[in-house]
Amino acid sequence: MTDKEPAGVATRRAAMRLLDAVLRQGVPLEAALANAAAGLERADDRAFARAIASEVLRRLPDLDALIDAHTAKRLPGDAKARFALRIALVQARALGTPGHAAIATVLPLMDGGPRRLVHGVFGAAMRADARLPDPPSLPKAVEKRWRKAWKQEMVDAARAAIAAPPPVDLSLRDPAATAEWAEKLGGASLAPGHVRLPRGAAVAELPGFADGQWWVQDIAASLPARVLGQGEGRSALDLCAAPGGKTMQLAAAGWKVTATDMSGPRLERLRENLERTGLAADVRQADVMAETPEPIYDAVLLDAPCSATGIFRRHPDVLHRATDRAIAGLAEQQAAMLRQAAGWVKPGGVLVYAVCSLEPAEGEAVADGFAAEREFTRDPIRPEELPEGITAGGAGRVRVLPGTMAGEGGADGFFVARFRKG
Ligand SMILES: C[S@@+](CC[C@H](N)C(=O)[O-])C[C@H]1O[C@@H](n2cnc3c(N)ncnc32)[C@H](O)[C@@H]1O
Repeated sequence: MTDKEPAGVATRRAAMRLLDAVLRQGVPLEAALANAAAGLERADDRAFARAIASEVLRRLPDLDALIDAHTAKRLPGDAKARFALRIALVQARALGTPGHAAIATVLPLMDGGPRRLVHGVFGAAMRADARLPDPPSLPKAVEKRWRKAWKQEMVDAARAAIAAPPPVDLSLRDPAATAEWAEKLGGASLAPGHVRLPRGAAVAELPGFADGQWWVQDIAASLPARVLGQGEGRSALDLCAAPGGKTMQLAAAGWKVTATDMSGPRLERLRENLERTGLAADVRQADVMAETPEPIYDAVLLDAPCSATGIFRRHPDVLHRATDRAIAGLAEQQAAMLRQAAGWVKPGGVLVYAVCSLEPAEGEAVADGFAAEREFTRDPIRPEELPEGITAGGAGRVRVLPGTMAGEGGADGFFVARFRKG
C-alpha cells in the first residue's frame, strides 16, 4: 500500500486477486485466501475481501449482464476493467456500500484508459438505477446442465438457494441430548443428533464448542455416516476422511474407526477436531489408490473428492470451476476409488459411497457402474434411516437436491449409495 492510497483499496485489491485465482486459475476461493489477502493485517479486512469476492461469484452472470448493458464495446471476460466493475457494482448493488466509496476504492487499482472506462460504466449503471435481479441467475453452463439433469424446477430451487447464505447445521456428539442442545443454542432440530442455527451464527463462541459437544456439518453431509447406523464396536474405515465430520459421527455412534486421507494439513484439522470432541480414531495419512486393501472392515465409507457443486450455497466458486471436463475426470477418479475401496470390505460388510455433488455423472452414474460388479449388491436405504424431508429414490439411493427442506432453510446437494458385499 502506498501512503497516498485511500483506505479500503487494499481490501478491494485482495478481492480482485481472489477473483483472479478462482476465475482465471481455477483455484478454490478458500485455498486462494492466504495468498490473496496476505497484505491485509486486520481480520475484518480479510473477511470483507472474502465477502466481496464471494458475492461477486454468487452474482457473476447478473453483474456481467449489467456491465454489458452499459458498455458500447464488449469487454473481454478476463479484462481487469471487468473485474474492477464487478467489485464496484456488487458493493453498490448488493453489499450496501455507498456508490462513491464503491468506485473510489477500485479506481486506484486501474491505470489510464481502463480507469476512465470503469468510471464511465459504473456511473452509467448508477444513473440508470440498474439493479441486480433476485434471485440471482446461475452461470449459463450450470443452468443448462442442471436443467437437463434435473428439470427447471431444480434450477429455480437452486437460484432461490443461492440468494442468501444458508443456516448453520451442527452434528451432536450425543444424539440423546438433541432436544437439550436445540434449546440451549436457540436452534431447531430436524433429526436426532442435529441442530440448525440461524445463518451467520458465531459458532466458536457458543456453549459446547470449546468442549467439543458438537461440530459444524450440513444435515445432508451427515447422511453417509447416518446410514451406517450404530457401530457397537464393529470396525469402520473412513476413506478420504479429513477434516473429519464423518469420522466423528462414526466414532460417536460406537464404531472403531480408522480414518485416512492423503492431505497432511487436512489430517491435522481432523486430529484437532478429534481432540476437541474427545472422540477416538486411528488416523493415518494414505493415498486410497496407493494402498493395499488390508486389513478388512465391517464398514467402509468413501466420501470421495468431487466437483463439490452441492455446496454452492456456501462456496459459490464451485459453480465457476466445475467444467464438464473436470466433472468427467472426477467421476473416473471416483469409480477407480470405489473399486479400490471395495477391497477393504469384509464379506457381508457394507460399503457407502458419497459425494457432495449435484452432477449425476458423479453420483448415479458411478454407483450404477459399480453395481454391475458381481460381489456387491445394492443395499437400499430405508425411509426410517433418514431425517424427515429427505427421501430415498430409485434403487434406495439418496439424492438431495436444492429445494429439499426448503421451508426449513434447505440442505446441501448430496448423493449417497449403499452396497453390501456377498
Ligand atoms: C469430500 S472431502 C472429505 C470430507 C470428509 N469425509 C469429512 O466428512 O469431513 C474429500 C477428501 O478426499 C481427500 N483425497 C483426495 N484424493 C485422495 C486420495 N487419492 N487418497 C486419499 N484421500 C484423498 C482430500 O484430501 C479430501 O480431504
